[in-house]
Amino acid sequence: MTGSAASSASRHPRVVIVGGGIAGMSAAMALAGQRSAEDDRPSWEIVLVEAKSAAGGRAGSFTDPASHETIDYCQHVAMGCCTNLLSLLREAGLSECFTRYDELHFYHPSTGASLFRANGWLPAPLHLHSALSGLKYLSRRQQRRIRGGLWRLMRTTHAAVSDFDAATWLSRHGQDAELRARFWDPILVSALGDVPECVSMAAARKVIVDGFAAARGASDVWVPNRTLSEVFGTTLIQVLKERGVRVRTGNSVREIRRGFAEGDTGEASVVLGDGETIAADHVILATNWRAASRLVDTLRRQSWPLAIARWHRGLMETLASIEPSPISGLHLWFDRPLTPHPHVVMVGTTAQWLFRDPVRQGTDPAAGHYHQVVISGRHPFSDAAKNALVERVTGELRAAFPAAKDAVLLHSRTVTDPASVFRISPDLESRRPSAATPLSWLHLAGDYVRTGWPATMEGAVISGRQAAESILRQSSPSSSCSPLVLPGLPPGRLARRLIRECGSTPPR
Ligand SMILES: Cc1cc2nc3c(=O)[nH]c(=O)nc-3n(C[C@H](O)[C@H](O)[C@H](O)COP(=O)(O)OP(=O)(O)OC[C@H]3O[C@@H](n4cnc5c(N)ncnc54)[C@H](O)[C@@H]3O)c2cc1C
Repeated sequence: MTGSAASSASRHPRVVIVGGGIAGMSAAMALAGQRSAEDDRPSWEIVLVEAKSAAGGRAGSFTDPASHETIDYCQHVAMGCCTNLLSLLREAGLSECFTRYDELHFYHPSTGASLFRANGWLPAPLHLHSALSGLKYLSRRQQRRIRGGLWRLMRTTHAAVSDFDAATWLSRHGQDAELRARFWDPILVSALGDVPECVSMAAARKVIVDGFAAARGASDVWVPNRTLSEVFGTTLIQVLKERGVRVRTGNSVREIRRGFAEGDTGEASVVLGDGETIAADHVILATNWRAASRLVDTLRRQSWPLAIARWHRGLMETLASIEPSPISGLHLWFDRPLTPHPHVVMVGTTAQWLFRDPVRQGTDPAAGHYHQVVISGRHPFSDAAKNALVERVTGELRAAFPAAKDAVLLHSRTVTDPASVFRISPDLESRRPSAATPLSWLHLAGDYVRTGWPATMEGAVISGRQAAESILRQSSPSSSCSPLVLPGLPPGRLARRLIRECGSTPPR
């Protein structure tokens, strides 16, 4: 417990969480679940401060002015290997808000549709053998070479690939441009938000090993069947309020304060835009990396010990060096449904994923049939006018699906967030900051924190739980608290023998 917290025996220590994205809400949920042994009351007084009028952060929605429908900025999907996100949803009673799919439909212009489905009885990683054979646009020879690349990857440790970008490693292991375009790039670009030239092979290995190879069910796709604003912005926030968390939306934090002279026991506080100050024993900074950089810069640094000043400088440099990657969501209303499949992975096209409306599911056909196309990273149409991109993609959809041939596009909206995710380069991977900081009262959360995950909802949930763990460690250093971060799915016996470091804790 901090000095100020210890001195105030009459109240529970206060935690202010800055940022109401998934990371901030995950931290709040983890701490709200802690009860005092003495009176069984919540151990912490928690205030969650969010700048926008609704929580959820990047996992949010907007109202389309033309259709008046609530639409997610961009379709989000999770995978079966996202154990922390799925447990958060379970704990909050929100599991029903996601639908699980154990098969994927792929489309390639050369052969049309293919089904990717893991074998129902073979153990991991052999369960993927037949799934790969199902991809008709890969010749037998290509499938053999991809299996060879997958085998090399499974037999290589995290450390052995961590200095490589994914493109270099793949080309050194026989994965040529055609194999990349038909197999590796579609998976890696949508999971990591950028092309293999720009992302670390360690992150790519994590996607392939944890997301596909290590355990049955890891590659299941979980798609929200409610809008993200309903799942996170309304329902999860309501659960937090019921657990005693005070939620302050529409309040931007402009400064974080605390005296830093050695031995200083002064309170920390956050200062809101209107000057209001909220005192805290612990502050969790749970914003994206750019807002974190601005707020970390507001810390008053006089009289800091050298080690802390050095940490601060390093953190500021790391945050400034994080490069953003864009993701575009093309929201398309057609006069008919384009495909019977709930979602299709599109290979060899500008479109990367097509989703049929998972929320309304065509309940109001008069409004048109909503579809969303997702494109991660930069692409040849990145700098073109929005309608050129829409034209290109609708042309691809008409060519891909028989039902779409004569479909009329009624309305469209393109939303691109240029900083959707961070670029997980080999250089960044080793420098990502940890949740605990040398300032005992300050903790970091957010998908950019060192979780071993790329920028994902899972990474955000883990980072929030890490920040909560960091507080618990500070408050009772002698007692060992049970870990809040869950391990990944337990790998099968064969996977543990075949995959190096399978089931070991991800690097922190
Ligand atoms: C287009 C797009 C598609 C994506 N697709 C997927 C996907 O399919 N699957 C997946 O797992 N992930 C996906 N992601 C990534 C995922 O959304 C993020 O990794 C995750 O939501 C990050 O959560 P966070 O809490 O770390 O950060 P954020 O969501 O950025 O939350 C930070 C919060 O802090 C608030 N804030 C900032 N400054 C202040 C301040 N000064 N005071 C108070 N509050 C402040 C912000 O308003 C925001 O609400 C996608 C992201 C985007 C943008």
